[in-house]
Amino acid sequence: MNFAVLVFPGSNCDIDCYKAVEDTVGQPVDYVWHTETDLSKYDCIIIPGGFSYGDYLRCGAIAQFAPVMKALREAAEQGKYILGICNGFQILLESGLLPGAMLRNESLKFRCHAAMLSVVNTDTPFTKEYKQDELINIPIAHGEGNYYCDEAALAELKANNQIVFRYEAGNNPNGSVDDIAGICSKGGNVLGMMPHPERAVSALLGSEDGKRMFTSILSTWREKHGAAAIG
Ligand SMILES: NC(=O)CC[C@H](N)C(=O)O
Repeated sequence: MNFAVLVFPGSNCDIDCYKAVEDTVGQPVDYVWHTETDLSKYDCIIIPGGFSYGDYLRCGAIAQFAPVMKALREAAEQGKYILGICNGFQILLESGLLPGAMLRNESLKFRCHAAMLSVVNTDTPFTKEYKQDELINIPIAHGEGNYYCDEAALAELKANNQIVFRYEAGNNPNGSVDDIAGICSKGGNVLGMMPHPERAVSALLGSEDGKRMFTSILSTWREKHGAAAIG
């Protein structure tokens, strides 16, 4: 299975994502610069966190116009797995690949600490190995993670089971609607989340709860492509 980690000017979690893939699933992984226009060789594309294009205008607002985004849209349509983490989630929202928008944290402060999430939907390629309603420890680090959508959009997210992670009840760090920490596309193959699973892949980092996100991706892909699809 081939992984890509997109790199924009200002990305700062690209190396962490690359290492997380290497350490958790040991599959081939490449850094892919934002000017690339062909993603056809990749099965899973990770959009890492950071401050793409300096967060000018709004987080992710400029990255949506990067040359690589056309190929990313095609990959999404083809059902490939796309994981947007933090600034990656913001880019998915700005580019319309996921519904809703980000506002600044209610506190107007950058929040960087451990966060407990509840796994709401285990029926995605990213969460298959978690238990329903399991509480997992995945750190956050953002200034603009206050997910917003209107009531009609929220009802649709709920009806389609697109809410994948919520912050633990009573511990919402940014004021997001319905405590949302991560959502997926209708088809389930595009996931955006504010917390950083790549920073929770070893006890040394304080949590190993992010590991199963990467192992879920690999095991789902192998199931779909047959046992022979080793690589
Ligand atoms: N860690 C990140 O990806 C941060 C995203 C964005 N720069 C924000 O502050 O919200």
